[in-house]
Amino acid sequence: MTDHLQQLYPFLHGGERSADSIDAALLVSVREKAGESARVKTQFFDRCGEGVVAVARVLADRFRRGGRLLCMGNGGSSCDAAHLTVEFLHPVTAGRPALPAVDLGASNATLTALANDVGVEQIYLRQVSALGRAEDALVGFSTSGSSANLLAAFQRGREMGLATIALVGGDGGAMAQSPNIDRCLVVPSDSVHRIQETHLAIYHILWDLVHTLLADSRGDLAGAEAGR
Ligand SMILES: O=C(CO)[C@@H](O)[C@H](O)[C@H](O)[C@H](O)COP(=O)(O)O
Repeated sequence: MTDHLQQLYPFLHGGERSADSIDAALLVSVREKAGESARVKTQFFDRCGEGVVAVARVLADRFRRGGRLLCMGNGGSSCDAAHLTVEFLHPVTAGRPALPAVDLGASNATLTALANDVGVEQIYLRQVSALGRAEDALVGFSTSGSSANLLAAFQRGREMGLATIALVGGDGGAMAQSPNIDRCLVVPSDSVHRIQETHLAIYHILWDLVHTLLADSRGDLAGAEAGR
């Protein structure tokens, strides 16, 4: 086994390497990773639950104003953007209305044309410019918090009056410091996978909170955009 593989899979190095012993080691790894996934989520929601409520209020307020949700991300995070979009467009819970959401990563033709002609930094900025309306909310997912194409789109969205929300990881990267982002939820982990798993839990919960707020007969959304 090469040094590189030994580093990646230490439990396969040395000692007995029967199929059973490898499975036993893999099982330990399964439990360690599942435990870490649960710990990261618990830590995030303990520290940042109020931030999730605040984001839900912003989104509910934007929907009430007739706004839409525009979603974006790169790689695995583009799948999260697509998933969040479908949650709102096609609610799985009976009695909950569909709400308008747009996945800015959905069109291969649009993305490849923009990347090819003007550069990958502009694939979301250009779409926000063309599609965005002041009453909309722009949500971006980034594990590093520093993807240039999202930062550029947030800046444009902010200039146009959209509410801007980032779900990020690690130390929050540039997005945690950006004046163009109204709300930044930072998952405290350096693992791309653990961050994405927590993002999924966050937006499932956000979806639920938004519908709860919209169903609130009092319509009490006072302070919906506190912090702006
Ligand atoms: O994490 C995965 C797959 O899970 C990758 O595809 C990852 O999303 C890509 O490397 C992205 O380009 C990373 O961008 P970001 O999350 O730092 O904004």
